[in-house]
Amino acid sequence: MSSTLSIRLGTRSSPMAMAQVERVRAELLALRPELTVEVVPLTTSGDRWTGPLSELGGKGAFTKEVDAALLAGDVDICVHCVKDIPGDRPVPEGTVIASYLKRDDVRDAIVEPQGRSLNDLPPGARIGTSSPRRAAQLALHWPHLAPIPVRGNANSRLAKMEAGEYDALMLAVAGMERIGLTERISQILPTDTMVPAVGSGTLALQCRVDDTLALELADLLGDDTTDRITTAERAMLRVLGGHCHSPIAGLATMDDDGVLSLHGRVISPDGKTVLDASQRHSDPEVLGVGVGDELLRQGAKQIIEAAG
Ligand SMILES: NCc1[nH]cc(CCC(=O)O)c1CC(=O)O
Repeated sequence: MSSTLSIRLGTRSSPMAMAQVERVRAELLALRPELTVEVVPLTTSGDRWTGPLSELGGKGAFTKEVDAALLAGDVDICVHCVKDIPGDRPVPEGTVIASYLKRDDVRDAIVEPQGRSLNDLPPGARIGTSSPRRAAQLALHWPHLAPIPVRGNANSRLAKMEAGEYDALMLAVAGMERIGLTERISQILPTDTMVPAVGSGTLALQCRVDDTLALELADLLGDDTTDRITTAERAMLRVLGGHCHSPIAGLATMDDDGVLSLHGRVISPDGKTVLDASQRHSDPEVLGVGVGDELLRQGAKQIIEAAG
């Protein structure tokens, strides 16, 4: 067999995305030192656009060009944050999410220049976040604070805060770890207060359906537990029919006995209506559908539709 097997990894070009793809490259080379791994940074319309994301079609703006590069054969494996894969729009035909890497920290964090936590901030303090899930849970627990929209990658958000556009920022711990800025975190929010996004802290590998080498390599890197918890969370998201601007949260965990637990939450933007559902099951799909259905029975559809 020829000794030069090569594979091209596609990714967005932000510092966080580049760190993610470096993890994939390192894991691949650790398992298959004979591989030649090339990283191909792709710029998406979402990266170029500085206006509100909703005007670009939401999170799909970040995946469309990446999908096209994969289908065209310009890259062989794409690295995505599961959190950014729309729940209501599967990957395009001809491609597949081949595996999920072992999950990182799922929690959200506060970055505040003086190291203060949310309880110590004065009324009206401006908290930069564009996530309806974060804004709604902020309104629920810290009604004296003012969530305001922020765009751009994590590094540019931090720069805007330093320029005085926000008093604090809410960001994912996993993202801060990836760009090496955990020392900037002033508070980590517990998952029962700030329930994480579906797929938080999880990377997915997407391949062409007929690329046996890429599929084999993606499978080598995949983590079974993460696969099961992600399947449960995304089944719930699918049942709720939410899109990227829906105030939906969900966190699955696996107990020592291998049984999965899933806590789903839907919150109105003002934080005044909170729907919670928690179930346990050993089948991820059954669990996700069960929690999703329970939230629908509680009125989740009205909240999701009213939120826009
Ligand atoms: N929406 C952007 C995004 N997508 C994934 C992460 C962080 C890592 C993750 O949770 O997978 C972030 C940044 C953030 O939310 O602060």
